Amino acid sequence: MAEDVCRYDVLKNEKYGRYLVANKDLECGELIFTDTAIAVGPKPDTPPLCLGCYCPVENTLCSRCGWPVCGAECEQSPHHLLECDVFTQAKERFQSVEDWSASCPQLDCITPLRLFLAKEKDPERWAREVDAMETHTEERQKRATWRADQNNVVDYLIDRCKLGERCTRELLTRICGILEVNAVEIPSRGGFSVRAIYPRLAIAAHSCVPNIVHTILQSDYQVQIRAAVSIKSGEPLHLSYTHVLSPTIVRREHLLESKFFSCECPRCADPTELDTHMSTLKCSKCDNGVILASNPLDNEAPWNCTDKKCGFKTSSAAMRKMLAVVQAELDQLDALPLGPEAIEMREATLRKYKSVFHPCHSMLLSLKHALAQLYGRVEGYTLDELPDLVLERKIEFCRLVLKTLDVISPGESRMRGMMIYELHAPLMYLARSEFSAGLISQEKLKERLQEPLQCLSDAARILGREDPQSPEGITGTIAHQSMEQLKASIESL
Ligand SMILES: C[S@@+](CC[C@H](N)C(=O)[O-])C[C@H]1O[C@@H](n2cnc3c(N)ncnc32)[C@H](O)[C@@H]1O
Repeated sequence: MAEDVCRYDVLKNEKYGRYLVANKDLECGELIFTDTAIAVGPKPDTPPLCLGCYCPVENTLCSRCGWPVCGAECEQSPHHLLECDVFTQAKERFQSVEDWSASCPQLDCITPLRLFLAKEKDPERWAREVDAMETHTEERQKRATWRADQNNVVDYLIDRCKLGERCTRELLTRICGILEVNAVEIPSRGGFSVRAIYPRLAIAAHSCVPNIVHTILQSDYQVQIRAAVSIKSGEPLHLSYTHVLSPTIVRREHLLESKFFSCECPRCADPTELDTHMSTLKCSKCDNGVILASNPLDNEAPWNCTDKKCGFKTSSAAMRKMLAVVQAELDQLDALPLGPEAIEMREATLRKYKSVFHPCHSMLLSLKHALAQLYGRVEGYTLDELPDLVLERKIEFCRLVLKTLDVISPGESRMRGMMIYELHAPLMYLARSEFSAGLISQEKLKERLQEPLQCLSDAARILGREDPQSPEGITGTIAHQSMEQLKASIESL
């Protein structure tokens, strides 16, 4: 891409504050811009991690400042060097912890300190790119995190790290706000997820149906922003700040809690979530209707059965409570090791909630999304071992997720790339199994292998944009190789 062609404008309105708008027609997959992080570092509540590469550490400390790093190379990491001077000069060492896997508030000061040091180092970039960022100070003052920020960041850096001569409490307080409102969570080389501030990406407004996607390059944490679909000149560029597979109540609560606004996008405003039914429940009182929010933009509005004669009603509070209980169960499933139990327990949970949720409800969809990835990868459930019926089940789950993504995250996203990759294998195995059993002719087999070939080609294209070292980037490379092999195998038929 020619870097000097700017593909977006920055506009401002009442609803979003500043936001990005395409200033030319963009093609699906087109690189719109790249951005360099002004600061990268630990999220609040992270366990001790290496301040160079962000891998887990236990009792390995920097020989100069005494803060966690994994080894000599990370002591010299540019990410760590600046704060290393601050801690060394102040003789402020990391206080050893008993449990190295528990969250550690001592690290809460690191990313704000790095953002402050970035301001000192490049005040012009700060004035140009960071100064205008939103901080939602009034709303944040009412939160428990405000007190924690004052103690763990502002007081600590001014009083203990002796930064009082270089900056003010007001500036550090503002930096905490800039981070809370504008930072994005990114994967790190070391394995922990961390946070980063990308000044240009941070201007993009949120929508629960995003039209742009971002990819992090792990070597230098650069971000690439691409069009997920074709975008017309003049259309806003929308990123999703939250998890696209969550139901409306959960997404809106998360956005209000973490980004301080009530989302009113078309998906949130529609009780059926644009006919995906990701928030829809079955009615326990009748067979004719389903349960939907009477007004999804009003957190207190009741949920009603759509069959007027049934008249079943429940409160939004009861709905929130129920979703929290089920989500806690799903979180426990996510903590299971990769093994047959990971499949069997999810299938049991699907059965348990089958009569409660619409089959496309977010909770069931998340289970089906996980199962679509697990079938074929787990001991006792490898692709060779799966009976045709289970191959069909994997296909059904992949297709359901892809059909839902068509609506809530249209176009070329990482999740779509990974799901299309998952879809190719059972399609291929099923076609071959039917051919071996004499159920289809060789001509028919050739025809049936066209769909998995297309899946591999799409997955290779979409995931080829990811960092080659990331799990998605590695899958992209495998998809490309498998596509070449499948092409050759079809030609030899
Ligand atoms: C990362 S910032 C985006 C840039 C910000 N508008 C600015 O001018 O710096 C996130 C903030 O933008 C606003 N915002 C983003 N998307 C929004 C949306 N869909 N509806 C309402 N406000 C939104 C909210 O104030 C939110 O806290």
